[in-house]
Amino acid sequence: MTLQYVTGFVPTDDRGGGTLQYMSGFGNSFETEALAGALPIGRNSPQKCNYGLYAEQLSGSPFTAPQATNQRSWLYRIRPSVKHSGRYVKVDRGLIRTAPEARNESELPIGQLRWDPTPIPSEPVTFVTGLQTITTAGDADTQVGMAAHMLVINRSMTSEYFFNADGEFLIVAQENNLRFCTEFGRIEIEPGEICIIPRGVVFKVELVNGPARAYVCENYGGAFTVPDRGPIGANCLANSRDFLAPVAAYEDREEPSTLFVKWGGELYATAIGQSPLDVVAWHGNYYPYKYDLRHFSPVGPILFDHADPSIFTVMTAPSETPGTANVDFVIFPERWMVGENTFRPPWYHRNIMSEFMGLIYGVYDAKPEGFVPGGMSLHNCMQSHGPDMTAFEHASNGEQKPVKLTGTMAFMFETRFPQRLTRHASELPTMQPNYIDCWADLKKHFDPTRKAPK
Ligand SMILES: O=C(O)Cc1cc(O)ccc1O
Ligand SMILES: [Fe+2]
Repeated sequence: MTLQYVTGFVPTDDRGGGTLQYMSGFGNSFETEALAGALPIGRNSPQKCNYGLYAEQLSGSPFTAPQATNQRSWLYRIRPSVKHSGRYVKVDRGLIRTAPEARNESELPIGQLRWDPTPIPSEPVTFVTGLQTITTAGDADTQVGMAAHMLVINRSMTSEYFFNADGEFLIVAQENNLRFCTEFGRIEIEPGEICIIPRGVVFKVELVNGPARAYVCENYGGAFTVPDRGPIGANCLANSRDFLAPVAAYEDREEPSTLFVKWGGELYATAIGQSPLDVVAWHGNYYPYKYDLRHFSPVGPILFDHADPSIFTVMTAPSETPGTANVDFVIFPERWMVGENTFRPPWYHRNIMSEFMGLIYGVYDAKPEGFVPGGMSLHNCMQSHGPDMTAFEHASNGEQKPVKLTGTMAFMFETRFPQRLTRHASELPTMQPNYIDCWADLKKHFDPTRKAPK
């Protein structure tokens, strides 16, 4: 067996430790080569490529997509990807579900839902077997909608690789780091960071510092992008330079391996004789990337009132209807609360969009109790929700001096489509049967003779 790590990775030990290098920018066309001269100059497909490499295009959008959404990359690899494929067999997809499949799975009536953290099991689970679908929305076949998954991993993938033809993955690290070894190079994330793996990109996931938990949004629609800032201008929110793409790194590894493929909601496997991560150089604008959520510069009301959470949109996957996202990824990061004569936490509300929430670390201001790091909540289309009793009392009576919410990072996958619960999610022992009691003690304060102080 020959195993070679080239560039993008500066080893510090012989057990995979080291420092990864990245290229900065959002939506850029990048070029990177692990061997000098591996990229053809001035053309994509010369008659012969340097080093005996094969040229291959990976198209993430239709060839004819408008320039702003046209995505493709050219990969210069040891073998064309058709050699990393073979006769597929259908294999057990475990707890993975794909829309519209979960539509009739849950027997639960409608209602607000919350779960404690999903435990990391003792039996071996990798990225593929550790994916547990919680909700699905829309229809993957029509490239509309999304799924929310919990991910628990206690084993690195070694000679196992995976790609998803059904959608793009947005992975939110929650406990411990994840290292994504991809066709495009290596990306490592820690809690507070996210990684986006576009549809079709082959990768494996390794553990770095112990068993890991993460949240995963699978976007069946058009690719995630950064939102327009409108009057905010050219800066703040997620800045382009903070998005990081990997530099080319390849494995020249001849060893019996398995490629798993999620396609049409099924899981397939094919035996291959080598690592498919054999891309020596690439260029283009379709590639995996990472982003550190702590680099998000929040903008909000600096005199009074609580703005819509769309001000905290990190990434949006638009639909054909303007302003109506297939899915938004929104965060609730550390920030100052300064509103005067303002009820500062989220208001009570009902929403046409469906809200799946997770907590990476810290305390979420609307739910100081019961919503814990690694847990999740679901407030579906038009399901009433808002601050729990403790948050309401505190926010209605506290002194309104500037307060900094520190050490906190919650997030929301918010989709225009109802999120259907999987049977697995509906039967999870971590579900909190008494969640709705967090609003039980909200009292009637109505008094037609009493006005609030100015
Ligand atoms: O429900 C939630 O906690 C998420 C949320 C936060 C906010 O500040 C405004 C609206 C909203 O849905
Ligand atoms: Fe909400």
